[in-house]
Amino acid sequence: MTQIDQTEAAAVKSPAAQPGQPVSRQVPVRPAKVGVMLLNLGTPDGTEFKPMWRYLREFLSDPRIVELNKLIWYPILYGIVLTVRPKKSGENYARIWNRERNESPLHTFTRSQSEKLSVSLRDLANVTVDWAMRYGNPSTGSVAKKLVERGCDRIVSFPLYPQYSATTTATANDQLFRAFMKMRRAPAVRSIPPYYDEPVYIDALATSIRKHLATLDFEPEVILASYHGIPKAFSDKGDPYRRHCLETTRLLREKLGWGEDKLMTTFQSRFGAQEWLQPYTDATVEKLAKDGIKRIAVLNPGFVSDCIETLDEIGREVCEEFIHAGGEKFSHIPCLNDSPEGMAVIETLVRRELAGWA
Ligand SMILES: C=CC1=C(C)c2cc3[nH]c(cc4nc(cc5[nH]c(cc1n2)c(C)c5CCC(=O)O)C(CCC(=O)O)=C4C)c(C)c3C=C
Ligand SMILES: [Fe+2]
Ligand SMILES: [Fe+2]
Repeated sequence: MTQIDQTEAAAVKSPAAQPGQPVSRQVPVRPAKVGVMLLNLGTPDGTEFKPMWRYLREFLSDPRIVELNKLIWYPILYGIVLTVRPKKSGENYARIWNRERNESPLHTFTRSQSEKLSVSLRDLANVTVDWAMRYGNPSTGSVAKKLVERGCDRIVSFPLYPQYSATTTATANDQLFRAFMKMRRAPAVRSIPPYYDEPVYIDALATSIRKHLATLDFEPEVILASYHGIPKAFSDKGDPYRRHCLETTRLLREKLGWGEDKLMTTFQSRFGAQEWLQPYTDATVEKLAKDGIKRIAVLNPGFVSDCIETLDEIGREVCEEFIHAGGEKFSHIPCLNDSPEGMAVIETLVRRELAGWA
């Protein structure tokens, strides 16, 4: 019997119900239990063809990610993308895989963020922290179900994306509500809003940049704030993502006292043939090198944790492209991950959203 069932049974048999009076079937007022769910994008269970195929199929079948009509998209997805990409992407994942725990870095960091948050929220007795992925495991549905079964009648959903996009924030919440659609008694939900301009986030990025630059044996002439791209058409149709990214970079520049030539915004990780948000990160580093810039650094403010897109695409591919085009020194600035600065961002936003609930 779950905790909710036990409480309800107690209400029905309550000694407060006097003989001759109707027995209340209402659930008695009791302290609310709150589940905080950190929601990240997801990652494959392994680097071999099968787990890569499963992960990419789930990811690329999401209509928030690929908006093409299914009759057009599925033959391309199953006939071309899922025959070629699992092997190629699997090789990239294998380069960054956490072999000790047999999982991807995104998995490792998200779990650690959840564990650390749980410790720092110990003062709030009615709050439980957990984490889940939009695609792959632990699935959003299984974690939502677990929290509700443990008695959480309130959920704080935290999509781990500072800049809103329908392709990330909205689909994370879609998936959570899909789980609640199967429940007779669904919890109340709050979702943490995008935080691209929150001082605690901008301060954390600025601190992490300063700390990283202090470890280098060179001073970068240019620093790129490289964000994951989205198709330009999504932006043109009203997704505010590009505007959020530009605002994060502007605030970061302001905080660091840098000009537009020192800290630039670019977009990475294009997929498919259509135009994505510009300027592209790879084309920009090549142009910088050809223009005589010798030393650069790249940070990824839109990624809460290091993952394939930051460690392999930026740390290896884009680095190689810069050196190949004539650059000399390149450094990747790590994401906030589970650092004290990163955890301060997560904890501040969660505590604010818990107001009146915890
Ligand atoms: C196909 C379209 C894609 C859109 C649109 C998209 C948006 C988007 N993604 C992130 C964050 C991450 N994406 C990651 C991996 C990844 N992304 C796509 C495609 C789209 N993303 C693919 C196919 C993949 C898998 C890797 C590959 O095969 O290249 C990851 C890393 C996951 C990991 O396990 O490490 C993140 C994080 C954002 C923020 C975003 C839009 C704003
Ligand atoms: Fe992506
Ligand atoms: Fe990529």
